[in-house]
Amino acid sequence: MAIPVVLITGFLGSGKTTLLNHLLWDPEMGDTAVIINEFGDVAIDHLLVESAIENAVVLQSGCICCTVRGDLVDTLDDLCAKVARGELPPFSRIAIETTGLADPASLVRTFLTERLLADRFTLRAVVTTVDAVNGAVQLDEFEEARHQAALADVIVLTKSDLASPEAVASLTARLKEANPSAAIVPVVHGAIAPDTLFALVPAHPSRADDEVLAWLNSEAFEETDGHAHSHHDSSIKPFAVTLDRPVTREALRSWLRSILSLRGADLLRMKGIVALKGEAAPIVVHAVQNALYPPVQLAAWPSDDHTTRIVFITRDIAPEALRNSLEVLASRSAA
Ligand SMILES: Nc1nc2c(ncn2[C@@H]2O[C@H](COP(=O)(O)OP(=O)(O)OP(=O)(O)O)[C@@H](O)[C@H]2O)c(=O)[nH]1
Repeated sequence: MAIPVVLITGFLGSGKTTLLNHLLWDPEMGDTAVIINEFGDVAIDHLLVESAIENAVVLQSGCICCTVRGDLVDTLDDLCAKVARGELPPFSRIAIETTGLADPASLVRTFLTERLLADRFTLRAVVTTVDAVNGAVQLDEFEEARHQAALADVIVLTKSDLASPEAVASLTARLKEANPSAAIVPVVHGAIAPDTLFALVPAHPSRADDEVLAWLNSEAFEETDGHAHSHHDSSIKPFAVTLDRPVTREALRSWLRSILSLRGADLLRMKGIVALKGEAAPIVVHAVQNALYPPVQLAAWPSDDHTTRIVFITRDIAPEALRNSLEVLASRSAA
């Protein structure tokens, strides 16, 4: 069984350590190993993670999202070896706190493409902290902050005690617009129970039940449909595309290959449920930039609606371009 990994990301000072520290005090987190990635020579966050947790390790040599992929593999190996030797208690989950400037997309890609990791660990969720006081400015100014929000499965809105209710409401609306599928939860001083936080993570899309539809949440994307209401994030667009005809596996494979290789860098996130020609059940596809999660064949359709639905969060890709490419995919499949 692959060990689930949760990434905790968020802009500089947005409250990642505070959240992790609170979570670690909870007995429910007892079987979670923690990796803290610090950038620079002086590691201090792990001192701030002050609980007596035994299996916290610091990965200090650089930012895991860019330079120290090998170190991440080594650190995970080391954790597993220590458990095998009885030096650490066994764990059933890993939480990784990234640096504030990490692009979580690179980490997602590492987990999917690094063979040594992909076989043993499964990335379950990206949790992103967004600061209610400084978040709006950070989203305006830093692409890293926009990526962290766009990739989140759960957004923890921190410091709402310091912001006005109006500011909290307007930031929440903006985050919903940027990432319609993320759950958004206000948390003050990291005070949330692990079970409550992890319950917000959508279930793994491998089951033919309503949870797949909740995971896809295409209705929320259709409401937005690429029309960003604020001027801020206008280059980052969430939208949904539907297709009423099934496609062949071969055509789907080549469509995925071409969009990921040609536009992968601007494809922050893609999730979809696709009707396959001649098959009774659909396939679930899921990608972050040019990294494709292993597609999952469902046992049955989760509802009576057998339409192909794919949701995207993209940068500078017109919804029409993806709609057209899907039409081409469908007509190729009809031949
Ligand atoms: N008032 C208030 N302060 C908070 C809250 N969450 C975090 N803080 C404070 O914000 C500051 C930054 O929090 P950290 O948890 O260190 O943030 P971080 O994201 O780990 O920071 P970096 O590691 O520098 O990226 C600390 O002084 C925290 O005490 C909150 O909900 N309310």
